[in-house]
Amino acid sequence: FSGSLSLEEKRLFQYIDEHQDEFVQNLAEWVAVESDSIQPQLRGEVTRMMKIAAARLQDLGAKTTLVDIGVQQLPDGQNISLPPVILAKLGEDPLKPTVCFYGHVDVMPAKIEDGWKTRPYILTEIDGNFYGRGTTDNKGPVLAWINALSTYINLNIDLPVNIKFLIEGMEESGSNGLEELIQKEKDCFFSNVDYIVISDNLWLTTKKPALTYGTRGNACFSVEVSGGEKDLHSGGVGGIINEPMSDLIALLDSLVNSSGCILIPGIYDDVIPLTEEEMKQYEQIEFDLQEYKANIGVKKILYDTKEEIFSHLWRLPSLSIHGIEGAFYEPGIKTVIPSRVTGKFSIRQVPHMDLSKVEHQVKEYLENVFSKRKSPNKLMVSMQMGAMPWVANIDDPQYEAAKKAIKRVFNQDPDMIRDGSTIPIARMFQDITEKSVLMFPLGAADDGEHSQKEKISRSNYINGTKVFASFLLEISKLHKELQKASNLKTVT
Ligand SMILES: NCC(=O)N[C@@H](Cc1c[nH]cn1)C(=O)O
Ligand SMILES: [Zn+2]
Ligand SMILES: [Zn+2]
Repeated sequence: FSGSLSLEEKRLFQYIDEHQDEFVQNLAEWVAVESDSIQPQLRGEVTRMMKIAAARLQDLGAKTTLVDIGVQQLPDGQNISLPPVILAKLGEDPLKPTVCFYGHVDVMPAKIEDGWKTRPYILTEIDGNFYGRGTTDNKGPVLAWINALSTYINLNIDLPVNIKFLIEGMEESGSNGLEELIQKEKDCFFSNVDYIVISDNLWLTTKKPALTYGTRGNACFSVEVSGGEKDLHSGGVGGIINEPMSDLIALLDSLVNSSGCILIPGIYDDVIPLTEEEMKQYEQIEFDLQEYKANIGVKKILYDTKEEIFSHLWRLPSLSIHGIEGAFYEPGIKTVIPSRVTGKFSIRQVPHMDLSKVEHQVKEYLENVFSKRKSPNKLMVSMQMGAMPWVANIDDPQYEAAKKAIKRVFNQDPDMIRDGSTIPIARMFQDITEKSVLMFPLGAADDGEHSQKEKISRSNYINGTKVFASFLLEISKLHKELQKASNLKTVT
């Protein structure tokens, strides 16, 4: 640890070390819930996960509400309930700052057949890493925050801040229903919030902590091509009709080239150029390309310099193709011509791209590509979800408090980074509540969020708990300094 720890911190850190197996057990219990928000048939499990998380907060003494946010209309038109959102609060001392922590307890799909070496919903410790779906994205960080609070409470150390929680169960699906809730609670639940903290990204390396000052948005599309009313025998009919799958593959292949360049006309028009200030941020980051490739498990990256890599990861759009529905995907070859196939892809959004403009560009382009094929099949393109990018003011004092907390636990300054992934609520918080938002990643670059090897290391989970405990002390000190300075200003 850096510098002399206060007596409080020594007690807090010692307790966290001594109770780490309890914290691990908590994580195992949460990981065991298949709270996958992408597959509708698992919606009941997501709702069950919300109730488990709410009960954990209630055990801490938090006033907790599970807010009904209505229904989700699925692409096939049926409606299913959205999982309730947790709004919780602990402490209402007007002399203390109020920190609102946001997290999500839904996860991406995971099946052992995807190539998992361990059971995805059974927390498995191997060589100091906890493997399982949701360990790093986002159940581990949410629990690290709760563990930090429980440490204060169990040690009878007065919480230095008032705490609020917003925990959702639809982040991986685009945070359906959340914007309306934030609008509704803007002048109620959020009225006394001073700081918002989100811990839903990763470091840039495995050894050096980071703080995140930007994320990309995302626009998810489906492109459906349909032919006759049933699948056809590829021998009995193959060779004399326009096959929907051939049309779809041509459409998907027209979106992006082998250098990762998006081929949709106008898609880069509104992207803001690299600024001097942003370039200076990149120059301060130590970056080892070989280490980074090993961490993400790839042999080749499209660019060689960190400036190009950071730019393409953080401030330029990217297009990824995710899958195809409607065609036989199990092992083996089913010799049919599928009658209806749906391709799924997404385009990461950066400032100042406009979601409705992107939607129009995508639809116009794909209709144009399709028309050139002179196919009698039917094309339907729709944008399933759109989330905006978020960029913070890196001079926001909350980042200073976080840097001090990191220094006390890791004895080093963090990298200041952006992230290519999306946290839909970040921009909603910024635009609707106008509160300061800090992204405080806990996981390491090799945690494999969304992959078959998702994990969080014991050290990041436990040290992350310590960092959050220390952050509460630092943000409380900072808030007092800011208040003193503003009082002085009003007097002079
Ligand atoms: N850890 C954040 C995260 O993984 N967010 C998802 C959210 C999303 C974007 N499009 C659909 N869901 C991400 O993929 O970035
Ligand atoms: Zn995720
Ligand atoms: Zn996440």
